[in-house]
Formats: sequence, C-alpha cells, structure tokens
Amino acid sequence: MRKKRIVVKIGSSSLTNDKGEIDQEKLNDHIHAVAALRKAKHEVILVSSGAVAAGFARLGYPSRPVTIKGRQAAAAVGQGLLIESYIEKFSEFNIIPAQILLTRNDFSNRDRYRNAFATIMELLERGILPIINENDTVSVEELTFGDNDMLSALVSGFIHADQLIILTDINGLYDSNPRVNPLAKKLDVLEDITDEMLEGADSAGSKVGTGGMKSKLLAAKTALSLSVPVFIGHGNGPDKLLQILKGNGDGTYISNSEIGSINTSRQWIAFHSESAGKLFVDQGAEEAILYNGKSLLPAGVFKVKGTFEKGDVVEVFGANGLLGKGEVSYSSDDLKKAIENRSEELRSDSFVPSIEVIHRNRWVKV
Ligand SMILES: Nc1ncnc2c1ncn2[C@@H]1O[C@H](COP(=O)(O)OP(=O)(O)O)[C@@H](O)[C@H]1O
Ligand SMILES: N[C@@H](CCC(=O)OP(=O)(O)O)C(=O)O
Repeated sequence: MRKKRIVVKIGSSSLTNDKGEIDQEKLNDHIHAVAALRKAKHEVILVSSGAVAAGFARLGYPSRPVTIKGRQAAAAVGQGLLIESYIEKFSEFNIIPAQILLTRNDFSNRDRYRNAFATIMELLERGILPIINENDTVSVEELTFGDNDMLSALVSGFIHADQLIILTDINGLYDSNPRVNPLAKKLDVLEDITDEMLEGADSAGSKVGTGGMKSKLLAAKTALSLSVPVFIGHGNGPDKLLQILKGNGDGTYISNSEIGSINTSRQWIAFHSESAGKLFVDQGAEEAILYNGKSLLPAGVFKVKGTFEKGDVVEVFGANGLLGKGEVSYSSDDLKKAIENRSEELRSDSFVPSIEVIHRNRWVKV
C-alpha cells in the first residue's frame, strides 16, 4: 500500500472511563494500532480529546464539569496526564510525540495558521507524532472549534491528509441514535452528508464526549469539502487502523471522488478568514467568477462596503446573495476610486480595467 498521511481522531469516550480516569486498556489499544500504522510507513497525526474527561476526578468533580472554568481547569490537569501517558507508552515503540494545542484564533490569524502548518510539517518530516488538542484553557465558547471532530477535519484539510479516521464508542453512523432507537439502521458507505442525516444525528453523546454524532457528521462534511475521505467507527487490536485503511473497518465510510483538492491558502480564505468588507458585483462578473473560472475585475464591481486593506478577505455578493469570499488586491479606498474613475472614463468610453480585484486563485465559492 502507498504511504499515506492519516489523521486519527480519538474521542474522550474511547480514551477514558466515566469516573474521570484514563482507561489504560483503551489507550494501549490505540497506541499499538498507531504504532502498526507507522511501522507500515504511514504518516500519522493524532487529534486526541480526553483532557477534560481525564482530569475532572483529580479536581474533585463527581462528573464532567458543566461550567467553562470547571472544564478548563479539568483540561489543564487532564492534558498533562494524557500526554504523560502517550509519551510513556509510545516510547516502547521509539515514537516521540509532540503536543500541539490550538484555538480557533490560531486558524483565523494567517501568520499563526502558517506557523502551525510549518510546525506540523517539520515534525512529520522528522518522524515525530503530532498529538493535537484544543487549547481548552484559553478557549472561551466563541473561540472554540466547537469540538475536536471539527478540529480534526480542519487539520486533515490543512495538511492534505489522505484519510481522516474518527474513532468513537459506536460502530458508525445510524439513521437515528441507536441508544435511543433500537431499530436504528447502520449506514455503511456514504457519498455525502445530507440534511436528513444531520437531523437523525443526535448532538447528545456519551457521558464524557461532546457533540455526539452530529458534530462528527458536520466534521465529515467539512473534511469531504476539503477532499479528505472519512471513516467513523471503532475497532479492536493492533490491526484496527490498518484494517480501516484497507476498507475492512467496523464503521461508516464517507467519501466522494468528485471533489477536487483545495490548496492551503484557499482553505484559509474559505474556513478561517474573517471578512473585512463586502463587494457587490453585476451579472456579468457573477457569471465570470462562478462559472467561467475568471478573476474578478474592477469593471464588475458596482458597490464597496467597509474599510479594508490590500490582502484582506472580503465577501462578494451577487443579485441573489453571497457568492463567495476572496482576497482583494486593492484597499477599499483605491477600489472606490477605481469605480468612480470608471464612471467618468465610461462616459468618455475609454475605460480599461486594471489589475483584478480578486485573483481566481484567491477566490472560493460558498
Ligand atoms: N445517528 C447516530 N448514529 C450513531 N451514534 C449516534 C447517533 N446520534 C447520536 N449518537 C451518539 O453519539 C455518540 C458518540 O458521540 P460522542 O460521545 O461525542 O463521542 P466521542 O467522545 O467519541 O467524540 C454515540 O455513543 C451515540 O450515543
Ligand atoms: N478539548 C476537549 C475535547 C472535547 C471534545 O470534543 O470531546 P470529544 O467529543 O470526545 O471529541 C478535551 O480534550 O477534553
């Protein structure tokens, strides 16, 4: 089998018990499976939850804390315990783990995004195993990824992974929550995540997990849009991840061969950038950027809203609403001037559009 780059996301329920401790047996199982993948020369990146679940008991909480500060304190204790266990157990296989803690902000800031990317690449090149978790201590609600499922999907796209494996406490996606509906049917292979599936997926998870199956489906949808195939399910033994890669996993496979890959800087524009302004374009421009793969030229822009600099990201609107986002080659002041000049020039019928407002390589449709 060709060497692959694989992101493995391990949920809290697959690492810890209900009492707030790391389940050494479950952890050992994952360690052996990751070591087997590495032995087969695949590159592995772990996204590991479990900090809160591994830490709350030591702080004297009877169950997963409900307050943000309680969860953050539990994560601060639990993350150390988790990494300690990973380092110790992986050392038996001569695998060196590296801890990476990220927030949503680290992705929306372009420099931090590039730095995180460069660090992960350097680690992989040196044969290190990156273990990523959300930086819970500084993540207030609006700065979180929502859950580690979405974090694993964004990381998979970011590093152009060949496969995202989401390990959880259930063997895949069912058409409704099987813990509530005993007649729920398992879905083995999917090409897309539909609204109906999202409705059938509960956001209630296990006692220690967050987001339930719904967050996994939303993550899978994002991974698919980034052209990364996804597996959701579980398994046992050192062979489980290799078997999943071979298509023999106990879970749901989600992939769509029609989706093309999207480069890292366009991913940043699509998923992480904050918009600094709005452009309104005419019908000709709409057709050019949506259907003909063209750059947006000043001639097609009739209104500019907001104050932005060259290099910022703006939203582009057509007659029926938002069309997409792109990086502008003009500041708002210069673009407004270009439009005003154009009106004057048009009157004299000699207007020649200068450089593009948004280059097609810096543009993503919604
Ligand atoms: N449609 C569904 N199919 C499968 N599981 C579902 C569905 N809806 C909700 N669930 C629940 O999602 C749980 C897994 O989510 P969660 O506890 O957040 O996992 P993790 O800790 O691995 O992230 C399952 O144990 C199951 O109870
Ligand atoms: N950063 C948190 C992750 C919480 C989370 O998303 O949990 P899960 O639903 O088990 O993947 C932790 O480590 O506890």
